[in-house]
Amino acid sequence: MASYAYSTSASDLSTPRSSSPSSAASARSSHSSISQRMSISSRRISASNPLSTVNVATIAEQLKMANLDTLRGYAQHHYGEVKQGQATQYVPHHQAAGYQVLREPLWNKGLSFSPEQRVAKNLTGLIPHVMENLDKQCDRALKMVRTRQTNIDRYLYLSTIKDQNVDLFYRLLIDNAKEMMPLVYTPTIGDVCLQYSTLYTRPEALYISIKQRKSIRTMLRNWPYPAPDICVVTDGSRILGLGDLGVNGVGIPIGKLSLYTAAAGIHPEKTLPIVLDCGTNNETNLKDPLYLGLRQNRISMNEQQEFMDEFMEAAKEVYPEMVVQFEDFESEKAFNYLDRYRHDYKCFNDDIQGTGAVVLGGYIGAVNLSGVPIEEQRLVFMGAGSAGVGVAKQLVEYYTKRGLSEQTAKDKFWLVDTKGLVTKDRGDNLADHKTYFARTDNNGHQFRTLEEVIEYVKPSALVGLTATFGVFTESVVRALKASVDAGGLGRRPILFPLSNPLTKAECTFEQAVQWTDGTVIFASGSPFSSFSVKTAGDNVVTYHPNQGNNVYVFPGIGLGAILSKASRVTDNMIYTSADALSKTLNAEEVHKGLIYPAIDRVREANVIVAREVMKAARLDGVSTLPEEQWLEWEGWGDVALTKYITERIYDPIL
Ligand SMILES: NC(=O)C1=CN([C@@H]2O[C@H](COP(=O)(O)OP(=O)(O)OC[C@H]3O[C@@H](n4cnc5c(N)ncnc54)[C@H](O)[C@@H]3O)[C@@H](O)[C@H]2O)C=CC1
Ligand SMILES: CC(=O)C(=O)O
Ligand SMILES: [Mg+2]
Repeated sequence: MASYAYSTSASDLSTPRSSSPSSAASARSSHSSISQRMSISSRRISASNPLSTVNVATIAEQLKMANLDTLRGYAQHHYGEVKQGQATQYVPHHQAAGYQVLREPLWNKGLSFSPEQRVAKNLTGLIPHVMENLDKQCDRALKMVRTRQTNIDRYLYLSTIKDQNVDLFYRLLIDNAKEMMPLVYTPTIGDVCLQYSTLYTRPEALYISIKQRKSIRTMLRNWPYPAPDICVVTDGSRILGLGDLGVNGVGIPIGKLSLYTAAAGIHPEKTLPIVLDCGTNNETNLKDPLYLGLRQNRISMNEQQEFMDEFMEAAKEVYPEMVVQFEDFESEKAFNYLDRYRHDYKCFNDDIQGTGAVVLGGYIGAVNLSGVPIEEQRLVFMGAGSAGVGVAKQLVEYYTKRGLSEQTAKDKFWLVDTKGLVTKDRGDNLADHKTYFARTDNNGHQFRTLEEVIEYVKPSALVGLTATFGVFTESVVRALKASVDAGGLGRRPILFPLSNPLTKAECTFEQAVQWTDGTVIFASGSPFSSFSVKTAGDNVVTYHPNQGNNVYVFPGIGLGAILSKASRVTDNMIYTSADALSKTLNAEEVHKGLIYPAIDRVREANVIVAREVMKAARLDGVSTLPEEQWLEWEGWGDVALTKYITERIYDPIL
């Protein structure tokens, strides 16, 4: 085996140093080349002695790794750990045998191991004799999920499965998206984050605190899986509509990345959830003796930005190919970081851009159903934060692409926040992100309530991104309907209460149906059930809600950026995701009057989104795939590119 030398630098291990000139070049490289060397080593070991084990001390000796934890983390996941007396032995992945196979969630196949595998891996007797495919094992797990009493219990059960058998967890999630997604994502994940300090059983993410800012690179390398493709990072400052949850917000990156795997087929090993702990202003957490984060108030905005700069630099250095998704940063930081990093890093903001794209994707269909021509649409937004402004800007882009001037497009939007209609002369210091939409047509009058705004604007669409339950009251919704009705017979109001989780929704689906006499075109951030009403003659009419959640696009945007090897994520890639999503409905969904595909088809939709995002990356000149590759795909239409994607995505089938 070749020998490689590393030594520790005082503050960080970001730049492994070589102790011999011959290994200088290899020592400059980072984790991925460590993994290459490890696999070279393992090949050599197995070639000379296929069943040999490797003592971790031997590997450490030979590699002279400065950071033993990194090696241990790496070795534990890529090598089976075998205790032999006092010594810990490691064997290469494919040779791992016995209990260690069953204990490693990425290797464990539950009862799917074939008789040959059971013999080869010394599993005989360690699992029941029966052999079951994944579907059968899903039946058992489903039965268990359904016997649990609360959604938190269901989440915990699923989390145990994820910790034992990754393939089973994802098969369950992929095949039962409608039932399982609300358990690993909104709304349940909101409750999980609120109770995370108590529910915590094991690490599932990287927890990087401001106190450890000198060691960000080391921490990134400590992640046991090599070269992640996608990272979702939050600082926990605005988790769903639940506010600042500090480090407990980590449930969101974990949940979002589960959906990257379930809804876009990114291999679980290639996903990296991160929470940056900058303190929290959440008094409940600070007083909770079990709170897991730094017990201090948030550091200043400037310090948070410096920390973020350091994080982004370190992430790019350690994992140069990784796409970074910013998630649930409070508005000011969300806009700032997106502007600051988007040109130099492969990154996008899910709340601004992903939400913008998903709402545009649904709005295109909604306008068609509404009977109000696109030129006549007038939109009121309740909530002018990262999501509200992000969505409004994405819709402005849609209008400008349809030939409207930017000013005419912008004039179709009225944004409302806690102080009322956002106007230029309101007399408060408008946050930067709101000024673009500040109105000047108010003739000095300030509209304080939503009812006043609706009375003045006569909107055709009302979008809620306030994180405030119930702000779409009966009088508000009836006023919206009246303003739409006044435009002509058969017109339908567009009503999107998009805030998450359900406890923050601006109104419920049932209310929306009743207050609009069933005419509403509805989308909410978290899922509502269908609603049936008995009509005269005992007929039953069933109304179907839509879930307008960025899960319909962020997995596809990320996958498209990864597979196109995009050097950055352009506006056009985001816009294209919306356009692609709007075209993914099948005949049945169209017939039902839906504006998004059924949630059970979220994966199908995201593959299409990813394909179109890849093409947009190429058009924008940011795809670094060879041009010959693109020319070859072009010759085959979408078929070849779709095949390329589907061949690369994770789909557990044993
Ligand atoms: N459906 C989806 O895919 C997504 C939903 N969201 C949800 O959107 C909500 C807002 O997110 P952000 O914009 O990032 O939050 P934010 O805190 O940046 O913005 C909230 C905005 O609502 C306004 N607001 C709050 N209460 C209000 C009230 N009673 N009346 C009028 N305005 C009020 C605030 O002034 C602020 O402008 C959250 O609940 C989040 O979960 C966010 C992203 C995606
Ligand atoms: C869905 C989402 O990203 C949010 O509510 O923040
Ligand atoms: Mg979010």
